[in-house]
Amino acid sequence: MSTKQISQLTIVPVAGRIGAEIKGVQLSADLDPTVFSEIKKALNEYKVVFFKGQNHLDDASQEAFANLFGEPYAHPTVPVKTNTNYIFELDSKRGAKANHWHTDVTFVPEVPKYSILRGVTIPKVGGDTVWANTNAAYENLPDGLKNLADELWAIHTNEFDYAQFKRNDSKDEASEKSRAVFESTIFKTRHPVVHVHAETGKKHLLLGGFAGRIEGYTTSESERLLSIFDAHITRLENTVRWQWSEGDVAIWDNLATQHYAIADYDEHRVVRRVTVGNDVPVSQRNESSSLIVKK
Ligand SMILES: O=C(O)CCC(=O)C(=O)O
Ligand SMILES: [Fe+2]
Repeated sequence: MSTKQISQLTIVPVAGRIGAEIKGVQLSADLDPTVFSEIKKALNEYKVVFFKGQNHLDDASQEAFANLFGEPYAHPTVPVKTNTNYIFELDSKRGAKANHWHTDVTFVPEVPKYSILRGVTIPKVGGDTVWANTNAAYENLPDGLKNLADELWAIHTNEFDYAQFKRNDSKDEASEKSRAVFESTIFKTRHPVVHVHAETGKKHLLLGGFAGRIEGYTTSESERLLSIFDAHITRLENTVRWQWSEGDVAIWDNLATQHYAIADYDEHRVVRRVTVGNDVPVSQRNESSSLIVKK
């Protein structure tokens, strides 16, 4: 991957298999259509793109810009930030730390297409975010595991598995509260473990933190199968790590990636996200994901 210059816009890859910084662009709802289409192309190629120094953006202009990528996606359980239309805020003081590998909102069949995240309050050190390329993860599997993954379906849910986190029984009230809101309605959805991307036609592993069970396997077999695929997805070769400054914006192709927000800081950290568009994933046999439980 090499640096490319298109009109005033420069695309600089940040890692070998995923991630590029786009320079020379001021993000807004009035973006030049050719610049916008270069950003979309870069997203298909690099899966996550970064823009530094977008300090002119506020909540409203972030929302207006995000609308260029599709219809706003309302989170199924978490209310929007006060005085905004679609902003999902992750405030470390409210216990919102996404320090687990996941694709956003895979516990419902309609998975957001793009997430647009703005760094609002960033610690002096720590609080980086890491993304993994789930197409590279699939392509680098040995053939036997590709064939296995091709046939599997996984159950994704937003129901917290307390047994899995037994050690984490501290009385962190902020985290407990944010979890209760997150789980105010429980969803269970079956997704193919390998889905064909609607825009690129490429195959991607679709797993992450909300995937709990593999259909047709016991809990312990599921755990072992998931750990094999998870280890491939999060191999460092498939990842890019972004060190935030306030005003940075990251846009990712949610159905081509997983991400992990590293919780290695004590200072206050606030990031604000708008998710737009949605796709119901399809397997290579053209079978769609479906909702199993909503309660
Ligand atoms: O805090 C971050 O950097 C990312 C949080 C996250 O998972 C998200 O915005 O979807
Ligand atoms: Fe996320």
